[in-house]
Amino acid sequence: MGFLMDGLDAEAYDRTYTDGQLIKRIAGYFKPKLGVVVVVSILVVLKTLMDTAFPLLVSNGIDTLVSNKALQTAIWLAALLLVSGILSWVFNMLRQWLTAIAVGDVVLQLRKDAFNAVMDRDMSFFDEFSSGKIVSRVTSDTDKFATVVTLTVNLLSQFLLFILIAIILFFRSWQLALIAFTILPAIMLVALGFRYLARTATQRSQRSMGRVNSNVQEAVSGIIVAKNFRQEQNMYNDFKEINTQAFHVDVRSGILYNGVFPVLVAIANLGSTLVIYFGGHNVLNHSITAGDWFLFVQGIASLWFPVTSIASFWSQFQLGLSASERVFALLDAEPRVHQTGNEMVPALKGEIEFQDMFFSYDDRQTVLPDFNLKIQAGETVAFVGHTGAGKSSIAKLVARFYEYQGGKLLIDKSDIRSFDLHDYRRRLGIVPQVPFLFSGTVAENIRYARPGASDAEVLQIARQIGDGDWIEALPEGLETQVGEEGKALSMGQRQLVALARVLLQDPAILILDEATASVDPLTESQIQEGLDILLEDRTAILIAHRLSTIKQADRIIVLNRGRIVEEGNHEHLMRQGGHYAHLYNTYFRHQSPDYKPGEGFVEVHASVLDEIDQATTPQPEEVR
Ligand SMILES: Nc1ncnc2c1ncn2[C@@H]1O[C@H](COP(=O)(O)OP(=O)(O)OP(=O)(O)O)[C@@H](O)[C@H]1O
Repeated sequence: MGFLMDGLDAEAYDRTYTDGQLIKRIAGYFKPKLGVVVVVSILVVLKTLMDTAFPLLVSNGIDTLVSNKALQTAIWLAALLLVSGILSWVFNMLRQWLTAIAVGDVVLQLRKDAFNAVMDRDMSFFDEFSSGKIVSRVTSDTDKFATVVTLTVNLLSQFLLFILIAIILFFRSWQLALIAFTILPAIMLVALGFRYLARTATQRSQRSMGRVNSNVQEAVSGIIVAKNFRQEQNMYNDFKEINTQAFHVDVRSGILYNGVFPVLVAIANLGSTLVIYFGGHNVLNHSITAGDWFLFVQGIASLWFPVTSIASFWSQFQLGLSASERVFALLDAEPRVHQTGNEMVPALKGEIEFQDMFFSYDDRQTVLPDFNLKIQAGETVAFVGHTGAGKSSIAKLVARFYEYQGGKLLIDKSDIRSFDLHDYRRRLGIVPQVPFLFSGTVAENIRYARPGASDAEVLQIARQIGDGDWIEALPEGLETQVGEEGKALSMGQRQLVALARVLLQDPAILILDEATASVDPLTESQIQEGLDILLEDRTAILIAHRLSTIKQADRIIVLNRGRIVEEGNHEHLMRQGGHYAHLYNTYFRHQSPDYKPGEGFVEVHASVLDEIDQATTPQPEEVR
C-alpha cells in the first residue's frame, strides 16, 4: 500500500485474535444473559419458520388451486399468509427489542472493563499511547462491539433460513436442488476471499480514524502553544495529511465493499436462471408441479439472500470484530510493573534505599546506570541537576510508576515489589510540577486525597497554608469552581490547592516535583509556608527548582547523567566549587535575595568545568 498506509501498523500492545477466539470471548460476555439469549434464539427460530412458511404456503396453495379451483382455498391461503406475516413481524420485533437490551447491558459492562483496564495500566502505557487512541477504544470501539453482536444475531437468523429452505428444496426435487447449488462453490469462494480482504481494510480504516482522533485531540490540547508560535497552518497541514490518508483508506474500503456485492448478486442470478430454465422443463415433463417450481424460484432468492447480504454488512461486521479485538487487546495488555507480592502497608517510617539500581524507559537510553542511595526516614532530600539528569525518574520509581530492570528499591527495608501497590501509594503524597485539578470546587479537589474528610477538616487544612489568606482571595472561597483541569485558577492558586490536598492526605513519603513557573512573591511565600508544614515529620524527595526549597533540604543530591556526583547541604556544596556551584551560577544565583546582574558567582574548579563540557558534548548512546 506504500506511503499512503504509513503509520497504520498495529500498536505494540495490539494482539491478533482469530475470529473463533473473538467470538468465544464475545460469547463469554453474554453468559450472564443466558436467559435472554435463549429467548432471542427461540424468537429467531420462530421468525425463520414464519418466513419459510410463506413460499411453502404459496407453493402448496398453487397446487391445491390447480386441482381444486375453489375460492375458499384462495381465501384460506390469503388468511394464512396474513397470519404468518403478522407473526413473523411480532417475533422479529420482540427479538430486536430483547437483543437491544442485552447488547446494551453487555456494552455497559465492556466499557466499565475497558475503563478499569485503562486505570490499571502503568504510566509507561500512557507515555507510549496517545490519549486520543485510548479514548476511542473505550468509547467508539465498545459501540462497534454492539454492532457486531446485533449483526451476528441477524446473520444467524438468515443462515437458519438458508438451511431450512435448502432442506425443503432437496425434499421437493433433489435434482433441481443440485442444479441450484452448482453456484455455491463460486459464491463461497468470493465471500470467503472477501472476508480476508475486508478484515485488513477495516483494521486500516479504524487505525486511520484513531490517527485523526489523536491528531485533533493533540491540536486542541496544544492550541495555546500553537497560537503562540503561529503554528496553526503547520498543524492544519499535519491534520490534512492524516485526514487525506483516512480518506484514501475509506475509498479503498468502499471500492472493496461495494465491488463484491454486485459480483455475488450476478452469481446468484445465474443460479436463479438455471432453476427457472430446468424447473420449467421439469414442469412441462410433469416431474415437478407448478407449485414446486414456484417454491424453487421463490426459495432460491431467499436461499442466496443470506450469503449476498453478508457481503453488504460484512464491512460493519468486520468493523465490529476488529473493534472488539482492539478492546480485548486493551483489556489483555501485559502490565510492565510486576509485583511479586501484595503485602498491605499499614504505616511507613519512610526509609528509602536504592541498591545498584539500573533503569531505562526503553532500550534506547539508560537513565540510571548503577544508582545507590539511602534516604533516612524523615529526611528531606533535594535532587538537583541539569535537565534530563534523572531527577524525576528517581521520583517515578519511588512512586512505582515504572519498572526498573536491575537492582533493588527498598522501602523501610522491604522490597517495593512485595507491596500491594494501591495500599503503598496511599502512604505516598505526590505534588506534580503542573498540578492537575478536576472540574469541581476547590474544596472537592482538596478532599480528593481523603473523600471522607469533613468540611471543617478541609477548611482547617486550607487555613494552615498562608493563614488561609489565599482562600479569601478566591471569589467564592473553597466553593469556587476550578474549571476544566483547574484552568479557572492561577498557577499559584493551583499549586496551593495541590499542597492542601497532600497535607490532608498526610503521607509518610512526599514527592514534590517543584513547579518551574514563577509565581508572585506573596504566593511564593504562601507556598513556602505550606511546604514547611508538609516537610515536617515525613520523608521528602524534592525535585527542586527554587533556591529557597533547596536550602530547606537536609541533604542536596547533585545528579549528572543518572549518577550522584556530589551531596551535602547548600553551604558545604557551595564551598566545594564543584557541580553544585556550577548549577548555582547557572540556575539559582538569580533567585538569591541579593542578586545583582553579573555578580554573585561562586568559584568552580577548572576540572569540573572540563568534566561538564565533556558531558554536554554529544556521546554515543549508552545502552546496557
Ligand atoms: N516517559 C519517558 N519515556 C522515555 N524516556 C524518558 C521518559 N521520561 C524521561 N525520559 C528520559 O529520561 C531521562 C531522564 O529524564 P528525567 O525526567 O528523569 O530528568 P530530570 O532530571 O527530571 O529532568 P527535568 O529537570 O528536565 O525534569 C531524559 O533523557 C529523558 O529524555
